[in-house]
Amino acid sequence: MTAAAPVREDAATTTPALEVRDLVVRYGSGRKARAAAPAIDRVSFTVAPGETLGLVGESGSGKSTIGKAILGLQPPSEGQVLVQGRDITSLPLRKRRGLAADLRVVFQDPYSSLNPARTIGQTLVEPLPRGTADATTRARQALESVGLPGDAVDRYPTQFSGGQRQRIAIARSLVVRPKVIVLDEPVSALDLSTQAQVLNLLADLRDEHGLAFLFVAHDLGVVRFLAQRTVVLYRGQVMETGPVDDVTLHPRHPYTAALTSAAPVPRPAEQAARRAAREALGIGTAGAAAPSPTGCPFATRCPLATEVCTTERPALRQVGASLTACHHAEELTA
Ligand SMILES: Nc1ncnc2c1ncn2[C@@H]1O[C@H](COP(=O)(O)OP(=O)(O)OP(=O)(O)O)[C@@H](O)[C@H]1O
Repeated sequence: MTAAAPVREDAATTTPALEVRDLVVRYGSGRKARAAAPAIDRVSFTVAPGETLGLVGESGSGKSTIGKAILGLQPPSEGQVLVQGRDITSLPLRKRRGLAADLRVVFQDPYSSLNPARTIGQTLVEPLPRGTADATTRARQALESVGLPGDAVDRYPTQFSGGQRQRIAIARSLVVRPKVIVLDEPVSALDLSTQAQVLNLLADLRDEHGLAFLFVAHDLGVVRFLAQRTVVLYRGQVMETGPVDDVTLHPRHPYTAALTSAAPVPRPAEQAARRAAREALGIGTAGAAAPSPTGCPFATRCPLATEVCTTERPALRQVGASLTACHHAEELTA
């Protein structure tokens, strides 16, 4: 695998391909739901054309909920979602489908995301507006762009391996020539060598077409390969965000440090060193007591926590190259 490509220098000055502003998502309705901690609590980020933003966090941190809010599958309680500068927050799903050309998704499981009763060609033309004259040609081109033969249009999903099916799912998202693709754990169901091939393919497609990717993943190693920047989520809040190498190599939040040391690495010696570092930090992975709603959500699991952490929610602030929401960031020597 090669390293993530640098973002073009003009990226910061162009309209973001995707912007999430102060997003809040509460599940359920009624007084009880309003009183509960939101699943997503004031999350903001942007993704520039040609950029990949990693969205990482352990299970239940809210990654899928953010993806669903962007795709219109879960209405935000507050905040906005903008695609290419256009506010799509309150567009009904039906109208959002009209935006298919801008915003697409690739899901984790290439086995359940393709209908086994339809040919690959039928699946690929499905996102195109009815009556698109060159639909089959576009389906063939999309297949070729993911390294599969154009005549795969006549075959069925069962005739393909997991990695090939994920290529087909990527081709389906490309057929409408989107600007933004939400990649929801796109390689976690694949074996390691297939993961590398699909990640390389995604990097090539992004660079060739200037695509913006929101890359949702548990695995920081995978995120580091494809993303230029990353957002680290915990209990629906941003703990840290910044350039992916800074966040992974010099974490400025104890939660990121825990995630980094938990991420699998290919070298056993490095893995053992990380495990030792994690143990030295004393950060557990098991569920801890529910945090105080007024303080840092990580306080009940954090070895650096002091009283202020339970009374004052830390705001994101610049430390090194990253923004971190930790009162004790300076105490972390990573
Ligand atoms: N439909 C739902 N109704 C109520 N609560 C939900 C629902 N979906 C998710 N949640 C809650 O929202 C929070 C965030 O869940 P979410 O699935 O977004 O996390 P995640 O980081 O994507 O986890 P995973 O990696 O396991 O998919 C969790 O506390 C979860 O229990």
